[in-house]
Amino acid sequence: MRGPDWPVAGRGQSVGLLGGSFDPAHAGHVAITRAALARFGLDWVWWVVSPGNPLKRDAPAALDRRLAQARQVMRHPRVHVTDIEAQLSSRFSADTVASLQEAYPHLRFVWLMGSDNLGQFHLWDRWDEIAGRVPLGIFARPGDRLRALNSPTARRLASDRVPPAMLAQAAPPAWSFVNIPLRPESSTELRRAGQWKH
Ligand SMILES: Nc1ncnc2c1ncn2[C@@H]1O[C@H](COP(=O)(O)OP(=O)(O)OP(=O)(O)O)[C@@H](O)[C@H]1O
Ligand SMILES: O=C(O)c1ccc[n+]([C@@H]2O[C@H](COP(=O)([O-])O)[C@@H](O)[C@H]2O)c1
Repeated sequence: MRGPDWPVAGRGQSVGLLGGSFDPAHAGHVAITRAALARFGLDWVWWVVSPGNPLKRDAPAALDRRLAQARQVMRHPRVHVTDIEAQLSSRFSADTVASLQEAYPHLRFVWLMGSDNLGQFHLWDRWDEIAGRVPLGIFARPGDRLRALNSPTARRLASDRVPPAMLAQAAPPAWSFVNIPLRPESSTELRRAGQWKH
């Protein structure tokens, strides 16, 4: 079921999903979002602000606060910042993706993430189901590039790598790795520097 405030998109359009804690959102998120629109030829990017990463021990700041801050940081006519995952009561990305595909059968979804998440993607709940449902668009992140490209997921999906311009139309499993200029920003660093307090 689609919520009344969920984004609208036209039949056949492609939507990148950037899931994250966004605790807080920063310029690195903005950079990969803009790059996703350009390099993967996406029509939209939806930020899926997560109620909480199932692999992280510490709870993030309150969802409303993270949503409001993300909306300040990410201003672009083709980007929506959403609380879809909280509305779905979904903790796992596999459930989020399945629910979105059911709610929007006329759209093509692409799952976006930084290379740190590709490196541990095999630890996600039903990761192979996610890879079987949607193409994966990956962005290099400082320190994680080589480890990610040698990760269990990258090795398992080695023959499914496609050029970025083909990703949105590719039948899953499919993935692209994009080397944009590396962005050093991280939420952990911002919290450590006292720029975002819980
Ligand atoms: N600087 C960056 N370069 C590339 N990808 C990034 C960058 N920052 C975040 N991402 C990606 O954006 C998504 C959401 O990131 P998230 O909200 O976890 O931010 P984060 O900075 O990684 O936070 P934390 O430090 O708390 O783990 C993830 O897929 C992450 O890999
Ligand atoms: O579904 C899982 O098992 C899973 C495990 C780890 C992370 N994720 C998702 O990955 C996205 C990035 O998480 P984070 O906390 O690094 O921003 C966010 O949407 C999480 O819900 C999902």
